[in-house]
Amino acid sequence: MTSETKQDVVIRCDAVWKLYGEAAGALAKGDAGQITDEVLAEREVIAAVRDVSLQVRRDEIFVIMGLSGSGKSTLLRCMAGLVEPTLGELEVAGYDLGRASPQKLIEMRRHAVSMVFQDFALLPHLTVLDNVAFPLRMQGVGKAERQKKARELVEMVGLAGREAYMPHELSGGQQQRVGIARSLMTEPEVWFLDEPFSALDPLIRAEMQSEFLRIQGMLRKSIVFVTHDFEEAVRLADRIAIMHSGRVVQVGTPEELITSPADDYVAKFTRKIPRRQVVKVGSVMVPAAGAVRGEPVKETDIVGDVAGQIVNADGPTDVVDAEGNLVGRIAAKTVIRLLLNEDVT
Ligand SMILES: Nc1ncnc2c1ncn2[C@@H]1O[C@H](COP(=O)(O)OP(=O)(O)OP(=O)(O)O)[C@@H](O)[C@H]1O
Repeated sequence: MTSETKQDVVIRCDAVWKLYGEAAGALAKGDAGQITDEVLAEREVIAAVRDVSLQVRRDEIFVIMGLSGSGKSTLLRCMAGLVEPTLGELEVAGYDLGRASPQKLIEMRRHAVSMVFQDFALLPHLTVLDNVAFPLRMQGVGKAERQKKARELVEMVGLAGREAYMPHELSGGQQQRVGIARSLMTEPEVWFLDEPFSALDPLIRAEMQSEFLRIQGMLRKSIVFVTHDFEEAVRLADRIAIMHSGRVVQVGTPEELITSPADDYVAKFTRKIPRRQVVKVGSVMVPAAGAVRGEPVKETDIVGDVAGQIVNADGPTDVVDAEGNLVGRIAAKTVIRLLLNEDVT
């Protein structure tokens, strides 16, 4: 793995724990290596987050995925500065959360990070426009300026014309669009979303996922997104961290998780996802060099997206890199095996 420079990383979690229970403080004073399942049970302490070390890269969508109670929200809240970790180090957008003064932490929460919640958390007595403008009102920004910016964001999330509506006059999906617009008012460096689409019905949910990807395409934020839905994680993520009982059991791209799950727990989620939807051409091609012949595919193409072209070609299809140089060839047989969901990596 390449070593990442400070520039590439916006969140650094180093051996972070969050313990709940009366004995949590006493346990934290000892050696973290001594905090075993037996000790936790005996002292009636819950380890919501256990010894998590990971890094979130600039401009990526980093998804935290796991079953209910696995610790996703607690980890996200630690990163957002809303919950104080019991042990470990956390650096977010250049702020060292363990050492920052209360003043600095407020500054971070106001300017560097923002959050979207599952239940939308809109202010019921304010219009759409005033809800969106609210974070800048809190910062003392004048009415004309904050409303101008709020109008732009309302338009970006597809609610132009509904500025004067009250939250109760909107559907769930529309309310979440308001939540999204509001969270972007302060131009956060890191954008946290905690199950933002879980309260929506499946069709609206799919639509909101597309919207979210469209917005990310425009804004390129560093994003931490929590979900318990693996399909949603695969659809949205650059990388996914899988949590189980407070631990992060694997971090990888959707393709890495699906082709090489670290254990049975991860494999159980991945089984439902067809390989063709995540495996890239570059992962299954045979390396080659020389001149490009015929219509090539790119090494970064998802196999399922170019399967028709490869299967219908007379021979193996050439594969090129971003510069158009030949890097490999892929045979119809490989694609057909992938379409049958066989392991060809
Ligand atoms: N304030 C708290 N006090 C005590 N226990 C807590 C507290 N917050 C969370 N926990 C416990 O920590 C564990 C992890 O909770 P958390 O909410 O982070 O999980 P989650 O994966 O986000 O679950 P869900 O998907 O249901 O929201 C759970 O066992 C939960 O009961």
